[in-house]
Amino acid sequence: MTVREADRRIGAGQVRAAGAAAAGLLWRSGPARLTGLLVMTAAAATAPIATAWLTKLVLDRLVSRTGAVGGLAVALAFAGLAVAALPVVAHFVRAQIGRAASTVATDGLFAALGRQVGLRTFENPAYQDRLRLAQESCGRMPEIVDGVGGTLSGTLSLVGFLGSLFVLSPAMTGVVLAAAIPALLAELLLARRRAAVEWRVERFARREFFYSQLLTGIPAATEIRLFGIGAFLRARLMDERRSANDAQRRMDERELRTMGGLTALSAAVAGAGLWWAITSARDGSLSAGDVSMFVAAVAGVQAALGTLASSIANGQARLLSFAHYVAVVRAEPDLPSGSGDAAPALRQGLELRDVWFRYSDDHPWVLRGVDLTIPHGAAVALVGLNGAGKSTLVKLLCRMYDPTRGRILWDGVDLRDIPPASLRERISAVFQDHMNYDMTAAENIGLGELAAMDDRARLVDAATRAGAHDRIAALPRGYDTPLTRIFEIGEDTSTGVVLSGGQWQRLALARSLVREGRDLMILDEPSSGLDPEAEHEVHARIREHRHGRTSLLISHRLSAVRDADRIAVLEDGRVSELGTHDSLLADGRGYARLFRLQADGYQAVP
Ligand SMILES: Nc1ncnc2c1ncn2[C@@H]1O[C@H](COP(=O)(O)OP(=O)(O)OP(=O)(O)O)[C@@H](O)[C@H]1O
Repeated sequence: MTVREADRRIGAGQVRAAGAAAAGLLWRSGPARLTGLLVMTAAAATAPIATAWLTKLVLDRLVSRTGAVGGLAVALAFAGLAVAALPVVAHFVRAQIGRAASTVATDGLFAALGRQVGLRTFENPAYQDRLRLAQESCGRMPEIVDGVGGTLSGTLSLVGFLGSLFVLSPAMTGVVLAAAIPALLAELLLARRRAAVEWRVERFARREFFYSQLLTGIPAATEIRLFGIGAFLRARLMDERRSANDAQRRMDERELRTMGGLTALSAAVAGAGLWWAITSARDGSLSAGDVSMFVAAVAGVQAALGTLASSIANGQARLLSFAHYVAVVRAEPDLPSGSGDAAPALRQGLELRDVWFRYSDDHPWVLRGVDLTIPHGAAVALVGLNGAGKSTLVKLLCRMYDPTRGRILWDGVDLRDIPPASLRERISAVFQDHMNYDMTAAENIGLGELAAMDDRARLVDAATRAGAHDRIAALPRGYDTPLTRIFEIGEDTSTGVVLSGGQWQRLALARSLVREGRDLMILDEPSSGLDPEAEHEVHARIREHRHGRTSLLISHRLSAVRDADRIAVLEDGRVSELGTHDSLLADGRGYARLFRLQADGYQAVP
């Protein structure tokens, strides 16, 4: 079995745990309402039994013309009222409980997501499938409530009507039960299969979602039109949809066959029972009231069994889905949270010692024994060809992953011993694949330091240092301009503004600069989308900012790294060259070759 298949399996123990977790969650989201619902459900389930008995008594008294029927008629009217009214009120309360439980579950899910402090688990496709099912489960809490209510009401009706039937004919009770038990077992089996199909279909659904996002989203719209790939993507989307449909159709066919046979069996049992009751009444061994009771009891038992079977089956199917929720909520953090103290202020520096890394056991090695020191107060640059592992190394420094082998030391302390949140508190970064948030300009900067979100002066200062202030100030609502055309922000219904790639990059830089006083500044390709003038200007500012601070700059533009205190070249997963710009040029190896290549490129321009 591959690791992924193991990740995907849901065992009986997990379903039991899911049942307990669902019960706890329902209780927590409103104990009084839940108790009220259970009481109402029990009353609604017993009312039809009372009605059947009262009808029998009334009929017997009417036929034999003995005894008063006035009181019975009033009782019948109340039972009828209960039969009609209770389900309506219960439906209302059930919806309230369902919504409250969904809210608690959703909150729990996102809190659990926050505990996955690294990226390894998060990037696992099985985890992503599970996450989507878990999210869906949050919205389907009302169905679990229905399952609980249906099981309780089905059980009570079944016991009540079976008892009534038993009084009239123990033999018929046995026959009805014998016909019903296979139906119950079949429903349970089908529920398991349905859940398995749902799980399998999830992979298709996620891929379909991916294609639909591409086709309906703005980011891919230009390429889709230029390359004319809309029909190609639509065909892929439809393939996924068809695969999901096929799996679901096969399941529906199986259900149809099973349930068709079981319905015929139920009808045959009911018909035989009716024939027996009517002939017995003609012989005088049953009264007219008994026949009415018998008919009500057989119908009641079959209806109760139907309710019970489908409630248990649906409840079980929902629990199987809910098991994914429980698995996500209880998943261990993917990184040990570090038994040590919070990261101390950096005094000596960071040291990578024989660091090896691969994204998973199935992936090739990206880093193969990196040794590198980033001394406190030094500006270090990292260069290398595409795919050399520079961004990977950055993610290790931020502890998005732990090294597969080797250690990264923060003033001599292994990063594994430092709680990730406290480590990240000490780092500021511009990532190569930075985010563009569909929020206002001010929020796009303030997200770098929540404490500064309402401090306009700090935001303006960061934007100025990143060379973004003039552009933001010229926006229709300045820093409060929404940088999105996807949705309205707050009360603002005006259309937002779309920035260019380079302008977004400056905002990402401002977001990292607003994070003042951090011990380590990481700049991963902070200027790749800028025009030459802006690039020159931004690098001059970065140089100024890096002076005397510990920083790591990654750039393919070698002129931008030339004044770093030390430059490391990453090649074949190791640091192949290390020195200052001048010493590396003097060495005449890879760095010197690349630098001359770039410089010649510029000089070749007439
Ligand atoms: N999340 C991931 N899962 C699996 N492999 C990955 C992941 N991210 C990167 N890789 C692989 O790791 C290798 C190094 O990628 P990385 O992004 O670190 O290179 P880089 O030196 O930053 O490249 P570039 O100069 O193009 O930005 C690549 O082969 C890439 O395919």
